[in-house]
Amino acid sequence: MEDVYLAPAILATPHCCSERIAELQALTGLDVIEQDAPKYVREQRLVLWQSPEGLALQQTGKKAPGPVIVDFVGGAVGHRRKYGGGKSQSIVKAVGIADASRPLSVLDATAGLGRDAFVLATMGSTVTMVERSPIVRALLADGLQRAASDEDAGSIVARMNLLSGHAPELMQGMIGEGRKFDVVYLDPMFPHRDKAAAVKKEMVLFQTLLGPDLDADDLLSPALALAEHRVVVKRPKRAPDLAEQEPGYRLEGKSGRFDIYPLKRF
Ligand SMILES: C[S@@+](CC[C@H](N)C(=O)[O-])C[C@H]1O[C@@H](n2cnc3c(N)ncnc32)[C@H](O)[C@@H]1O
Repeated sequence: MEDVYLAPAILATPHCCSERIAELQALTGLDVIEQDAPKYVREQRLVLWQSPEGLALQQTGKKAPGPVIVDFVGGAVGHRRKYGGGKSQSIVKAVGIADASRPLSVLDATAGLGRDAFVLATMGSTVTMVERSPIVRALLADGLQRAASDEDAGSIVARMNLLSGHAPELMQGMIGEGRKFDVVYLDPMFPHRDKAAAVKKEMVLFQTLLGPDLDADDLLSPALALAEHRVVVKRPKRAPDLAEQEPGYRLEGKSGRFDIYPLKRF
């Protein structure tokens, strides 16, 4: 699949109030287009819009996939929260939650839509998340806010804290302050070329919105300095090692793997 860049914009729909549009504009810096704007303005765009279910990112056009909304209450993530495999989940094993006798502090330096962070928070970890894309951050913040008032998900998202910025810089600042996290977790975007890796609509949309994280290698060195016990890197199956640094060991899955850089035993 070729990476195509589609100019994103906020779509003002009749049921969304002007205060929310102004808030989204301040958060993302995007232009606003009206729903009745000429077709050439609306076609082939990525639009951020306030749907009744939550803040949504969607590609316009008849064949485009449905909206991406962060939902920690229902949907696939909510289902996984209720019926997921607990300690047997590969991310949980990779981070070492099963080995530790206490809840862990995790820095998720590439938060995205917060799915991985939510799984870790469900297992009791406190997760500090960093996301540099204002659009992705707005989607994630919206999901966290809606989940906060849910009876089950509320106590989980209370353990998740979202920071904005460029993760290597933020990590350097934290190192300077003498801070440590048990685990630093990294899942940068990789340039997907094969269909199997691009099946998830979120990932297709992410590729369109963000492209690959070409500076991903810069994440590893500060992560290794900030983590007390290990750094975990999520990679597609055949991707090269991050920063060409071989991990201590790998947990291989069907479509991807976790590279683990162990530092100190739990
Ligand atoms: C593949 S997605 C992460 C998906 C995430 N693990 C999840 O479960 O939803 C990668 C995200 O990391 C963010 N990112 C990449 N490099 C970053 C950096 N240096 N600082 C902050 N965010 C970064 C990207 O903007 C993107 O949203």
